[in-house]
Amino acid sequence: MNIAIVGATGYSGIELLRLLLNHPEANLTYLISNSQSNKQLSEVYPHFSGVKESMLKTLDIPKVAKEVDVVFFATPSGVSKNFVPEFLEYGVKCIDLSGDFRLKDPLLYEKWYKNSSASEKNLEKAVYGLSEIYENDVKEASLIANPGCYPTATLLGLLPALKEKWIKSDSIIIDGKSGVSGAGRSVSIGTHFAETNENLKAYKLGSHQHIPEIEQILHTESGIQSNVTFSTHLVPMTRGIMCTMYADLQEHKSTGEIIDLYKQFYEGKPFVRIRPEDHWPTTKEVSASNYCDIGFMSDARTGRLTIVSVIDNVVKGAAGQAVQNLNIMMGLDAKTGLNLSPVYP
Ligand SMILES: NC(=O)C1=CN([C@@H]2O[C@H](COP(=O)(O)OP(=O)(O)OC[C@H]3O[C@@H](n4cnc5c(N)ncnc54)[C@H](OP(=O)(O)O)[C@@H]3O)[C@@H](O)[C@H]2O)C=CC1
Ligand SMILES: CC(=O)N[C@@H](CCC(=O)OP(=O)(O)O)C(=O)O
Repeated sequence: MNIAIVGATGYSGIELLRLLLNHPEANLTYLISNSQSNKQLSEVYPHFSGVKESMLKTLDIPKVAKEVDVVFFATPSGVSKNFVPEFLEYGVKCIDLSGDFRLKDPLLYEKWYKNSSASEKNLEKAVYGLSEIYENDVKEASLIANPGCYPTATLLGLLPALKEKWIKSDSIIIDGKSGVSGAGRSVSIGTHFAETNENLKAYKLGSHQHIPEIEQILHTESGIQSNVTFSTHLVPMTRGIMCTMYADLQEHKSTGEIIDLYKQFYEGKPFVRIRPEDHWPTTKEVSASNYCDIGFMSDARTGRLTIVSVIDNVVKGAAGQAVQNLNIMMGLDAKTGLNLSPVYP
C-alpha cells in the first residue's frame, strides 16, 4: 500500500510514521508538511536519522492522489474537511485523525469546534473508526473518522455495560486525565514545562469537544439520548490517558459478573485487555502500545460501578487505532504492524 501522511511533523504524524515503518505492507510514499516542506525529516526530527531519510513535501493533491492508496490526515481540526473530498473523488481512501468527520450533525460540529462543518454528504460517508465496535463498517469504508483519544478510552470502557443495560445512561460521570502530548507539538502557555511540571489542572470543563462525540456513540449504541459529565485534567507526563468512569447500576452486579461480561464482549479483540478483580490498570502498562486496559469495581454500598480505562493517547488514541483501521479496511489482520509490547518503565 502506498501511503501519504498529511501533518507528518506533528506528534500523531510521527507516531504514524514510527508504526508504518514497521508495517510489512506499507510504503511511506509522501510525508507532507505545511511549515517544514522541502526539509529532510531528519532535520526536523533527528531521531529518524538513518531510520527514514525522506523529504517533507507540500500537498499537491492530483500528484499525491495518482501515487497513493491511502492518505492519513494528522492535522488540527478544520484542515482535513478541505482536502478529503478531492481525495475521495480520485478514489483514494482517507483516514482522518482529527474531529472533522466524527460528528454526524454539522450543527454540533459548529457549536463545539467553533468552525464550519464538512458537507453532510461527506459526513454521511464517514465511518466512525472505533475499531472494536465498528469493524464491519470499517471494512467497507472509504473515509474513516478516527475517534478522539478520550472517547476511545471512554467508549471502550462504557459500551459493554451500557449495551447490556446494566448501567443507567443518565448517571455517567467521566473523569479523564491526559499526558501533555495530547495537546500536540505546538507551544502554548498552558502546556509549557513550568505550567505543567509538578502541577495538575482541570481544563475545558463543560466545553470539551469530545463531549458530543461520546454522547453521539452512547446514543447510537444504547438508543437512549443522555448527557454525560466529562471532566478533563492535564497530568505532568508525556503519554497516556486514564478515564475513570462512574455509573449507577440498574441492579447489583458483582465485580466478577462485570468482568465476565466484558471478557465475553471483547473476545477475539486483541487490543482490549480486561483486568482481574482488585487490579486497576496504569498508563505505563499500555505506553507506546495499542492496548486499552480496563479494570472494574462494583460497589454494593453505593450501587455504583467504577470503570478504569487506560490507553496511550498517541497510539490507541490516535495513530495506532488509525493503523488498526487501515488494516481492517484493506483486508489485513488488524494486528499487522501493531505487535508492540508496552514500554515499561
Ligand atoms: N496528540 C494526540 O494525542 C491526539 C491527537 N489527535 C488529533 O490528531 C490531529 C493531530 O494532532 P497532533 O499530532 O497532536 O498535533 P500537532 O500540533 O502535534 O501536529 C499537527 C500537524 O498538522 C500540521 N498542520 C497544522 N496546520 C496545518 C494546516 N493548516 N494545513 C496542513 N497541515 C497543518 C502541522 O504540520 P506542519 O506545520 O509541518 O505543516 C503539524 O505537524 C489533531 O486533529 C488532534 O486533535 C487525536 C487523538 C490524540
Ligand atoms: C491534553 C490535551 O489538550 N488533549 C487534547 C486532545 C485533543 C484531541 O485529541 O483532539 P481531537 O480528538 O478533538 O482531534 C484536548 O483535550 O483537547
